[in-house]
Amino acid sequence: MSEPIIRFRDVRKAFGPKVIYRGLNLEVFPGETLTVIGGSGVGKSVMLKLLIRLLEADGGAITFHGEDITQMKEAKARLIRRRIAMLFQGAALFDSISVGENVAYGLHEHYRDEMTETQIAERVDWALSLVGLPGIEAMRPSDLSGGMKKRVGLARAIAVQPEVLLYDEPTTGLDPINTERINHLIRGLKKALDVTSIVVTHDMKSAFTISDRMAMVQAGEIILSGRVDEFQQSSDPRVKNFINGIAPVNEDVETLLRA
Ligand SMILES: Nc1ncnc2c1ncn2[C@@H]1O[C@H](COP(=O)(O)OP(=O)(O)OP(=O)(O)O)[C@@H](O)[C@H]1O
Repeated sequence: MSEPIIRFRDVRKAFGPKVIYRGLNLEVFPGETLTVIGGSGVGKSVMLKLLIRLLEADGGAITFHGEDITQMKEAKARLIRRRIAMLFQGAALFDSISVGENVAYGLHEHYRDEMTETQIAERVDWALSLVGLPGIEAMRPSDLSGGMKKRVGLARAIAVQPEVLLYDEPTTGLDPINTERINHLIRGLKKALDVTSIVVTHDMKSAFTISDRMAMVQAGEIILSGRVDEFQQSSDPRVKNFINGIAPVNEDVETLLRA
């Protein structure tokens, strides 16, 4: 197997007394799609945010091509954000600007000195075409359906031609047809752009369709990482119950209130 492109090693993260990761260990290999699953609030989004330094780790190392991101100065971390792009939960488009300006956002932020306005416009057209929405630059996000918003968010993420794409719940809130469209896009972009992807999802059907490998987070660590068939055949009750959507029979109201 090749060297991992990303490696989390003994990463620790807490918010005050609330421990999210007591020791996160995970490797991501070039060109693969790795899906991260786990219950609500276990820290899946936090993992993605640690990787692009939107959050700082309390300890451990997170390497990208062997370089420790946690030790980088902010200027260098910004360069990493050109290479690792994120599709945020809910697409996070700016309603006050057009679709084209939204898609160009990362290009203006990271390539202002390197790309002309014409090159940026061409790149925006390229990105919107790849997600199946060519020519909608002049529209406003408020005019788009939920599925289209997600695809525009994805166009914004791929416009910078990243090496790594992070998807935070890309299909949440979508109907089954739009969900399948996004799954299809995730698979298609992997092939077209040769990109490495980490996908956080609650949707097991999506996870099984798009993943080369999966990882499950629980109680501050990864309890299983492996191929889809290894997940489907796992005898670990925590994994089995989660992927089959079975709540523990002895769960009481206090536990539910904490969830
Ligand atoms: N900036 C922050 N400050 C304080 N607490 C935070 C912050 N970001 C996340 N948390 C907390 O960390 C925990 C993990 O959050 P995270 O968003 O990673 O969960 P998740 O596994 O992605 O959940 P979900 O599937 O519900 O989106 C939550 O309890 C959340 O409230």
